[in-house]
Amino acid sequence: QQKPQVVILATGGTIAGAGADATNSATYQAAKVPVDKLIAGIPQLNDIASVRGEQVFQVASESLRNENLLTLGKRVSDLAKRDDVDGIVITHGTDTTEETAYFLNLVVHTDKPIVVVASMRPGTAMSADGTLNLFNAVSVAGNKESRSRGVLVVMNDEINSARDVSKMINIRPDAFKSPWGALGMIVEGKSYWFRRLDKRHTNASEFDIDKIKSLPLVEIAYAGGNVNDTAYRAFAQAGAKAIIHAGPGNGSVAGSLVPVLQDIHKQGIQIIRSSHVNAGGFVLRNAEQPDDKYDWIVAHDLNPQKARILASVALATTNNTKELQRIFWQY
Ligand SMILES: NC(=O)CC[C@H](N)C(=O)O
Repeated sequence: QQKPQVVILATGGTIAGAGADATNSATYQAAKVPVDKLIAGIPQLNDIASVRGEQVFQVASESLRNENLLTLGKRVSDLAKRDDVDGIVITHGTDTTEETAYFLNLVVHTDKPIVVVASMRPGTAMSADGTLNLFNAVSVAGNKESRSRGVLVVMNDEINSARDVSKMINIRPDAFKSPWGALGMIVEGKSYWFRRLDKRHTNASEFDIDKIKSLPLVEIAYAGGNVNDTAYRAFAQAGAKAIIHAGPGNGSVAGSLVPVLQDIHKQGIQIIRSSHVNAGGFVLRNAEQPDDKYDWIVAHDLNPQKARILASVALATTNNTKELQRIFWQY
């Protein structure tokens, strides 16, 4: 039987990081080791797949911009169309893994496995997690059972949906969790699946990376007690097409901010209420704020950074509030 053909697209992050000493698990430079060296460091990959690497970027993921997302998405889409590619792995920094993975989940039309992988410790550290994470990611990407499940994030023996997963802690290898649970586990290179993502993704998505030329500006305003209108007004002034209101609780809006958001929406800017609750916000429409009356949008259970991604992708095709709200329920 022929081995599955897996392409590893490398973008940087700690999984390509290097520190001065083996005790440096948190003090190191991200995005240092080239993809060929990462692959050469895991000869066991050859047992499970025919692997080749491509260096797309070499950056810490907090520096990735929308242009980078488009470049990466188009490359993934091109590769996914090829007969000699069975699955794609993307090595990434953990800081924005949840954003890039969700973006790909929304815009790449394929049923082939796309797996984003990262690590919390550089390869030079004791108990480095990148080697096993990458081995597991290649195994998931090369497996036909992984097809049609949307983009996946593999780390710390878990397979999570790109849509749900989020970085929950920045100092331990079990950094990534989904508020609704993992899709599966991977043990000694074998996948065990438990559930499927019910939201629209990849082949069932109305968004297509091959047609997206640019992403409109969407900004996030962090709200809580004592927040004034400075950030909202500045974002509007700078040309944002939508502002994600990252509110406490149910995406709550302080009484003093309600007229500010109303005023900004009158200028044609979409207001999207999201929640910065840590382990999974869930914003209910018309519960504490009359969203219908104000013509605001709620981000459903998407955290502010994921809401920004979906809003950017959606606004590239529509500026209709009802359509945008439908999209937030469906994706
Ligand atoms: N663990 C990590 O990958 C974090 C390193 C870096 N800040 C990045 O996101 O690329």
